[in-house]
Order: sequence, then structure tokens, then C-alpha cells
Amino acid sequence: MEQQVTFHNGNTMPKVGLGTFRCPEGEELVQAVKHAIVSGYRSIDTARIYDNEQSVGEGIRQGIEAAGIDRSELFITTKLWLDDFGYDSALEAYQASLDRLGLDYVDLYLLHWPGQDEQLYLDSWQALEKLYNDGKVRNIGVSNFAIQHFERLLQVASVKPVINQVEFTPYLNQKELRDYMADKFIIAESWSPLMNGEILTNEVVMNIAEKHGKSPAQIIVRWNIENDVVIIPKSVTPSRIEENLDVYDFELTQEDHYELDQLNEDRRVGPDPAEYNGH
Ligand SMILES: NC(=O)C1=CN([C@@H]2O[C@H](COP(=O)(O)OP(=O)(O)OC[C@H]3O[C@@H](n4cnc5c(N)ncnc54)[C@H](OP(=O)(O)O)[C@@H]3O)[C@@H](O)[C@H]2O)C=CC1
Ligand SMILES: O=C(O)C(=O)[C@@H](O)[C@H](O)C(=O)CO
Repeated sequence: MEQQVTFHNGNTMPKVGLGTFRCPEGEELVQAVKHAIVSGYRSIDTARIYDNEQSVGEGIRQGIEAAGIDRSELFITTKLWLDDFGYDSALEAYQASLDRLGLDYVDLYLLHWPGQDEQLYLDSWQALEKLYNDGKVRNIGVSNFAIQHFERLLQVASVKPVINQVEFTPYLNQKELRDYMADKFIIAESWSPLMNGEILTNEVVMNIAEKHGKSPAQIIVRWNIENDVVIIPKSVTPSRIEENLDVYDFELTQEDHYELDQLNEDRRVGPDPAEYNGH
């Protein structure tokens, strides 16, 4: 199976990356990012609101050196938090993220949530378009956008988002949103894909894992990528970091997919984008 997705602009992104939410600045995170890169990860996801961009940057530098690779082989994502929304503040926030990361560009910059002020996310998107058109960021996208947010954004956008990072789990399969995005060639990316561990003890997931001789987490990663969804499971545990990327030697059956699809109950673990304003 191909290990990268291709965006509508022709750029590519690894299907599996490392998440870093709830990882504070510090040596544990530096070592996790470094270990991920040495283990073969090429994609790392962070955000201004995680307050960890400095350690992610340090992990990237150490990982690049230890793995003997070039920065250009990595795909780094960070995100614009709601407090920084607005045209000028978005441009400033991007530079501040780069400074903390110690990078001169990121591969993907996302509007983190739509928030509740339509004009503000449209203004912020214009700033991301400027960064993109000026060659300061490789790709721009959104996170937590529902269909109604896309309908508004796409009326005025001159650059279409390449990706939408949303909650996507067997309990919340986002079928309508994914079909809408597929129609517009916008890639889906899942956050909290392991439901912070909750989904790993689901009986259906555990049975499929046993049948394939794989772990429940590997079943979830595989279910994501076989659904064309980019996935960024978070772990600071070296063996789990390796395990979550070791998914290219088996395939789920049609029956596995059917059983996993039956788990949908449109249940979120995170906030609802229709209501969330960052607090
Ligand atoms: N755009 C958005 O609004 C959001 C984006 N995100 C992004 O998505 C990423 C992933 O989501 P997140 O909320 O962190 O949660 P995940 O669903 O990825 O779950 C992470 C938890 O699962 C554990 N874990 C990881 N791998 C395994 C494994 N193989 N076996 C057993 N347990 C495992 C981790 O433990 P341990 O670390 O101890 O190994 C951690 O406790 C975030 O880190 C962030 O980058 C998340 C939420 C919202
Ligand atoms: O993790 C993220 O990327 C989020 O946006 C959310 O989890 C948010 O920061 C939050 O804490 C919601 O309660």
C-alpha cells in the first residue's frame, strides 16, 4: 500500500504521523519525536495551543541528525489557535510558531477550529492563503470544519484547503462529511483516533486484532488508512510509537470493515465544532 496521500495541489503527506497533544515541553517529548523519526515516522503534528513547539522542534533536530535525513524529508504540521484569529494576528502567530519550532517553514498550517465568528475564520484563512502564495508554508488546511463551515469558506477562498483534521473513530465515522470532502478532493485526517485508549478495549476491535495477530491500535491505524484517512496517534512510549507505524504488512477484510462500521453511534469524545469557541 502507498504510504503517502496526495493532495489536490500535488503535494504529498505520510498517512501515519505522530500526535503530540497533552505532551508538555520537556525531555520526554523531545525523545518521543526523535524516536519516531529514527523509527521511520516522517510526519509530526503539533499546535500553538499544545505549548510544546520548542520541544517538538528540538526532537526534530535530534531526529534528523540521528536518522541521517534531511529536513525536506519531514512533514511538520502546526495550527493557528482561535486567540490568534484575524488577518494580521494570524501572520504574526505563524512566524511565532516557526520561531518556537526553530524551522523556516512548516509543511502544513491549519485553522485549528472554525470557532463561532464566521468573519474571523474567513479573515484568518486569507492570511493562510497569503502565507501559501508567498511560499512561506507548503500546504494550508483546516481542522474541525463541518460541512456548513466549508460551504462558507469555499464561497470566498482562492486556495482550497488540502485537508480537514477532525475527530474520526469507529464510534464517530463522519460518513457525510467524508463523502462531502472526497467530492471536493479534500483529504480527511483523524484526531484522537485511539480515543485516548478507549477504543482499544472494544471487543470487536480486540477480536479483529487477535485474528490478524496485530494489536488493537494497529487495527485502528489500518482502518483509518484503508478509509483514506490520515492518522496521527499520539504516544510517548517507544514501543507504541513503533507499533503504530508497523501497519503495512496486513489488510483488513471486507467483513472487518463491516463490523467496524457497525460500531458507529455518532458519539464524540471531543468538543462539537458547531459550539466550540476554544473554552
Ligand atoms: N485538531 C484537533 O482539534 C485535535 C488534534 N489532536 C491531534 O491528534 C493527536 C492524537 O490524539 P490524542 O488526543 O493525543 O489521542 P490518541 O487517540 O492518539 O490516544 C493517545 C493515547 O493512547 C495511548 N497509546 C498510543 N498508542 C498506543 C498503543 N499502541 N497501545 C496502547 N495505547 C496507546 C497513548 O499513551 P502513551 O503516550 O502513554 O503511550 C495516549 O494515552 C493529538 O496528539 C494531536 O496531535 C487531538 C485532539 C484534537
Ligand atoms: O487537542 C486539540 O488539538 C484541541 O483542539 C482540543 O483538544 C482542545 O485543545 C481542547 O482541549 C478541547 O477540550
